[in-house]
Amino acid sequence: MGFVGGSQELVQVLIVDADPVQRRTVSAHLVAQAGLRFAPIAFATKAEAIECLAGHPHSIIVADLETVGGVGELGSFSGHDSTVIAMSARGSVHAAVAAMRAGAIDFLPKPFGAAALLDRLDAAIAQWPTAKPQTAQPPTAKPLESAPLEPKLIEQPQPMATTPSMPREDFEGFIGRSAAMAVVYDQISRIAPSRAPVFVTGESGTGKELCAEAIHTRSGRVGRPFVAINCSAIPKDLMESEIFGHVRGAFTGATETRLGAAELADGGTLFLDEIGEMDLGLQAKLLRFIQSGTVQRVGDVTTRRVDVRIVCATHRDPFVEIAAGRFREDLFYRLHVLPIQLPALRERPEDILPLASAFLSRYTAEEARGFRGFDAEAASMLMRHSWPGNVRELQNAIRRMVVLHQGDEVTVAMLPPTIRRGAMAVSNDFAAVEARAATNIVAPFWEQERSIIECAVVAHGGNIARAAAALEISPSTIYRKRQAWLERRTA
Ligand SMILES: Nc1ncnc2c1ncn2[C@@H]1O[C@H](COP(=O)(O)OP(=O)(O)OP(=O)(O)O)[C@@H](O)[C@H]1O
Repeated sequence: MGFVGGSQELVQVLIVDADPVQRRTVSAHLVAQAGLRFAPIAFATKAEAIECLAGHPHSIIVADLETVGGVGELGSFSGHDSTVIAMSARGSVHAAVAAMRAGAIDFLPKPFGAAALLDRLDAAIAQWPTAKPQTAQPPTAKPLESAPLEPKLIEQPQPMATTPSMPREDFEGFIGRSAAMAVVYDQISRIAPSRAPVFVTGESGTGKELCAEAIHTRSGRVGRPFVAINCSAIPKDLMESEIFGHVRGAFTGATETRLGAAELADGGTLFLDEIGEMDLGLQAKLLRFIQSGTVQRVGDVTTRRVDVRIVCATHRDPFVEIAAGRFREDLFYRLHVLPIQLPALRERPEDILPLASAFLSRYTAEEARGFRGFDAEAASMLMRHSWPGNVRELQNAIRRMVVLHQGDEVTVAMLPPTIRRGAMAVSNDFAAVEARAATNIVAPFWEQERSIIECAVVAHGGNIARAAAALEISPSTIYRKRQAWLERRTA
């Protein structure tokens, strides 16, 4: 089944579970197994789900009894013309009867697999009066905590090239409603109005520049310049003049006086990207600039006062850089007043599909293609990739795919080989887990761990060292565990 179905309508499913793994698993079941029949949004608390219900009546709520505070709390979902399916790890006939007496239409004992979940959802829909509206509405709310996997972004059929539907943003250019990004949006909103420097860290491609722009947009400086300088892209001997400017004749080739980024940003924001790459001598000059609020153009004797808000970023660990003597500690503490850490994409897998869908819409429109979504297998492969290059890697992968292919739905064969290879390394194991989940059988932890490790060893051609590196464990852990499994078998 396709990820976007022209005739089918989306049913909003609100998952309420305090356990992030459960939230992710249930959402992934719905997206990967049911195409675009269901639009899952996950919540860690009952209160958040109820807040969302106000804007999305006629939803199905899959509520964990322990999270919502017991069967007595199920009644709080009533009044929105919604349907409740209760779930619980303490599944018993007694709990099921109590939940259904309290208004739930069905009960799922945990753990359950995708098949059991889809059965219950289909049964719930079958009981709806035919007049009941079922279509999920486009989201209206501001970013909510932990709202993952939102295939709604690609639900609109797009008459390409004429009226492209532009992807929705969740916050100032950012897409992603994971709890980790909600924290970032909150931090940006709170620190933006201040004049104090901001220090953004995060792996390459996590959106550090986007973050700097969002800070500028949300500050009182919007409408004034935002000037970005990438300290790793400019030759060392030109860097000082790029930041502070120069006067005519200051050095060979300085045929005219030129303003630097600091003066150009006067009244606005100066973004110093990859500050970790800045030469130590220039770091001293930057420190003087921050302390005095004045710049001195190269070759000039006078100083000029400028009013800039500094946002800087690095993909390196600043503490490691300080310890190695590559970053001045005094400068660091001047800049590290308001820190923001951007999470890697693999730490917020619920953002992968909404980002992929948004990029697909954008590039489909730009390249006048007809893509409307991902098929279930391609969506699941995107979810399984570890995205070492973060959002930039995902963006480039989708762009490349759109340029090179035509079609209605993105299939696995269209995805770049790097993504297919990455996902293959875990696919055997993933398939085994999916099969187990479908039959409701959960294997013991040691058995699952063994399957992950052996799968990695096979994927790396039997090379223990490489498998261990891929799993981010030591080779001795693999040897030790293998010995333990052997002893278990012979016991
Ligand atoms: N959450 C997001 N939503 C939408 N687009 C994003 C998001 N995060 C990053 N991007 C996009 O990904 C690309 C890379 O982001 P950006 O340049 O801000 O990353 P970066 O962390 O500064 O990378 P680097 O360290 O390599 O300079 C940009 O095109 C940006 O617009």
